[in-house]
Amino acid sequence: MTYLEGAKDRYAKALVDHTRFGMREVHASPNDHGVFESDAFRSIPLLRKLHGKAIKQFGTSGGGNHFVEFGEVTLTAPHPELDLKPGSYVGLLSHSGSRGIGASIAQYYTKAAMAQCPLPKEAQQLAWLDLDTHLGMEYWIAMQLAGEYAAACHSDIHRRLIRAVGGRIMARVEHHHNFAWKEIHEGREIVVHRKGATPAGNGVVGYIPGSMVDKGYLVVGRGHAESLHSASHGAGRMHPRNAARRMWSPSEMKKVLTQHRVTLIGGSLEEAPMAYKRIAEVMAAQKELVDIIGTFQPRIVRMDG
Ligand SMILES: Nc1nc2c(ncn2[C@@H]2O[C@H](COP(=O)(O)O)[C@@H](O)[C@H]2O)c(=O)[nH]1
Ligand SMILES: [Mn+2]
Repeated sequence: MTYLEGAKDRYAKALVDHTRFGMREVHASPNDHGVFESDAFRSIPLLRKLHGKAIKQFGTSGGGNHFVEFGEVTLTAPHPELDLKPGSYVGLLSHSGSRGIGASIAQYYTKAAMAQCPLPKEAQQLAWLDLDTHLGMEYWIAMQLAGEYAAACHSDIHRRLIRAVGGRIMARVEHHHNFAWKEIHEGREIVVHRKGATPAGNGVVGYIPGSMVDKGYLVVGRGHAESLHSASHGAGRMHPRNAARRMWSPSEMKKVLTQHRVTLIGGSLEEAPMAYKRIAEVMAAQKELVDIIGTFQPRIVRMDG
């Protein structure tokens, strides 16, 4: 039995008491954070309206595939950014985004782009904003703020849980996906939108999750030019949500969780681990993009529901 399995009740209680999931749940007293002082919240009218909502939802996770979980980290190779010796550690992994404010920003500027792009109806979702226009610049700033807000939410989630279970943070790894970056490739500045992908520039430390039962991988990017310094952001789904609901029963899902010694709090059949691709195959397919320096095996997983 591992340390986390022995201390399961305490860690599970911390997840129940100190995380909030779904559309409505919020913390009784949201913490403050520097991100709320950002100029963008004052200077962009849409963000001014979203400031209160951002504070209210701070440190919460959404529904669907958002999760917060404790697991076992095995570091196999040292890395200067991590300042950790190879060995075993307790890990805390969270997956969520910029909550309601990100969705409102995307909706608002997509509508604005559609209004000014003369595209046929079936292609309207491809409407764009020129980044050299006022609206385009505004969107870029708002999207960056949404990214900073999401990162701040993760640190709040981690801060609350570390306070609840004790201990200290020895190393932290951030992994962004479904976001856009301005980068130089082949001497040209371009916008790289990594949808279902994550940065994997040379020496960049990242994390690629598997599922709630499969281990994920701590990786270092190899800066592969043809992938625009990117790698897969996770195993990814093999079956869509509605198919997953039909394919398995709750008792089949429970059996898989028990086999892998994983405790799930909340969750649904839509997020059954069997609905995801096998991460080992995904990692084998992207050997040229990243080197593996460790793993994270989920043990206690909290989701909405
Ligand atoms: N450690 C866990 N990983 C999970 C879980 N559910 C899904 N996943 C993996 O994360 C990515 C998230 O990507 P997204 O595109 O759905 O945002 C997904 O591809 C899976 O590989 C989980 O409960 N725990
Ligand atoms: Mn995601």
